[in-house]
Amino acid sequence: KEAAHQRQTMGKFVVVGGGIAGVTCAEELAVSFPSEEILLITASPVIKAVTNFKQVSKILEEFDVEEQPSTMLESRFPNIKVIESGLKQLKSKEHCIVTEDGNQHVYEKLCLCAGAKPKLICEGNPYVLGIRDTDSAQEFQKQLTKAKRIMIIGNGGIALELVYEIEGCEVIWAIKDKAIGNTFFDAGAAEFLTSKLVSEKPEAKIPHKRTKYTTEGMKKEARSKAKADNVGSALGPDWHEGLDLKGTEEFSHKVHIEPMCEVKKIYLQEEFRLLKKNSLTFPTNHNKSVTTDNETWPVYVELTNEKLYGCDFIVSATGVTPNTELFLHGNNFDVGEDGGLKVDDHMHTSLPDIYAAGDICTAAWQPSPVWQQMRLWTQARQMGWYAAKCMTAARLGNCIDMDFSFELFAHVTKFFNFKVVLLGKYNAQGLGSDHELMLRCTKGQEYVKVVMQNGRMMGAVLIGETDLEETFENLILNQMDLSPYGEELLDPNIDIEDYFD
Ligand SMILES: Cc1cc2nc3c(=O)[nH]c(=O)nc-3n(C[C@H](O)[C@H](O)[C@H](O)COP(=O)(O)OP(=O)(O)OC[C@H]3O[C@@H](n4cnc5c(N)ncnc54)[C@H](O)[C@@H]3O)c2cc1C
Ligand SMILES: NC(=O)C1=CN([C@@H]2O[C@H](COP(=O)(O)OP(=O)(O)OC[C@H]3O[C@@H](n4cnc5c(N)ncnc54)[C@H](O)[C@@H]3O)[C@@H](O)[C@H]2O)C=CC1
Repeated sequence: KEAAHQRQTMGKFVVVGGGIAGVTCAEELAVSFPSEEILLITASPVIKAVTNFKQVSKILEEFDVEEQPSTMLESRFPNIKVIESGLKQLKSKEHCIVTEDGNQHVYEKLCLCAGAKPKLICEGNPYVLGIRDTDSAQEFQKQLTKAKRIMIIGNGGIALELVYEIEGCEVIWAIKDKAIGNTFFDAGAAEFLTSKLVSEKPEAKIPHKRTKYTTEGMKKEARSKAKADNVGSALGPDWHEGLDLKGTEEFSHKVHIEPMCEVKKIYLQEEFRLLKKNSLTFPTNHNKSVTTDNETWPVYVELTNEKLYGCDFIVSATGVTPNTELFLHGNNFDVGEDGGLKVDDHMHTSLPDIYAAGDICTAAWQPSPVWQQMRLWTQARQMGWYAAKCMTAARLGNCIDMDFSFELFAHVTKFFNFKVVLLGKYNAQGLGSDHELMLRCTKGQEYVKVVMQNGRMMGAVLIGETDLEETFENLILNQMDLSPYGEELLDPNIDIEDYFD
């Protein structure tokens, strides 16, 4: 009784954010404390729900993601109360938050899951678009239907997906690196994939073997309400499936890569006219020579390699910045170099009773040698779930070990219509020169790369239907000495699963 009274005066479990991290956290708290009300405060009326969750192997997981009206969450979990209002102020010393509707909520424990926003190359320029949520994706699609040429800046997940999906529009893709997809691949894998950009896009798509994004069950009114708010949660896998990413022209792919360069300056049409410089035509395979473009474009981009191109608009797919600004105001959080709220191995921030999970946080614990943080859907789910477990343990005075999912980095996705599995230190991140690579590649079919250190497997990139993920996951986790097997490890004639049974 006393504990209940204390809770009454201390407040409740409060979660901020209706993305995957926040919703998973609230759901787990609701299960742990069925007789308590869990508050979920979110700026958007639609929430992200994980459905059809399937543990594929020890760590790899697959699930669908549905965008749903928040009432659906409340009916599934009657002890979750969703407040559709942005958080305005956090008063950490008073254990209290103020929402935009003017209400104050006292919390006992708070979990911040407010996600991240696109880090744009040029904030405020109407011709520079970022893609984060359903509304920004729709705005992009709308602009694309009128476009003949666009420029994509960035070399990560969004850029990789866009260059493959866009049709009927010239795409100039400017990347800082030598090879495409630097956040996911090395140059070898990039070369394997690049061939897909020049060939025709295959009609039949492979069946989904990864997280799927769906808006099934979403009421129309909820969507239009979300539009007004302008703070939706991040899109995720297959976000482009329902969107027709077609420009004005009739061709399939037309992508030109400008490697090792950045944006030097962006000019609006009038500024460009006064500049009295020439812009370039789209370089084609037949016409590699530089010629002057006679078309007039709404915007022009000068690259650091001195090339100047006109285009209809620019997509800045240049990473994300955690949404921390509002929370930092008046609160002395420790912040990571990437701008996220630092969390320890219990997802706890530097301030009492405040936890954080998903894109907003920076993992500041000593990680397993084969795990790294990446702002991904799977990690948002794992962190949200584990944060709830830690909040529960703290309330009950229990100890809790770090969740197993943080033992090994594991990500399944799809790029250029290939299944892609990334495990551990898949790009030898942080291993210095003290490592070896083993490769197996069949052009157009599969690419297998294994990162070895002292005879142990540290990471792997598996592109295509390799069926190696489970065995490699085990080999990385158990750190078995594989030196006796040498090259046989990747011999396609040896059934590796039987080998290590
Ligand atoms: C185009 C795109 C494609 C992607 N594809 C993949 C993929 O294929 N695979 C993958 O693993 N990941 C992918 N990601 C990344 C993945 O979507 C994110 O890592 C993940 O969704 C982050 O979840 P989150 O819950 O931390 O944040 P978010 O989903 O951003 O949710 C944040 C929530 O906080 C709310 N909020 C924000 N500010 C406030 C406030 N002041 N008050 C109240 N509420 C607030 C928002 O409304 C939102 O509900 C993709 C991302 C993008 C943008
Ligand atoms: N299939 C998947 O797993 C996908 C995951 N995502 C996730 O969504 C989030 C957002 O995606 P992205 O914006 O693609 O981020 P990202 O972090 O994947 O990639 C950002 C890219 O921009 C480049 N960059 C940064 N600043 C730049 C600058 N000033 N000029 C030129 N290039 C610059 C970086 O080198 C990097 O290549 C990420 O967390 C990403 O992991 C997105 C799409 C697909």
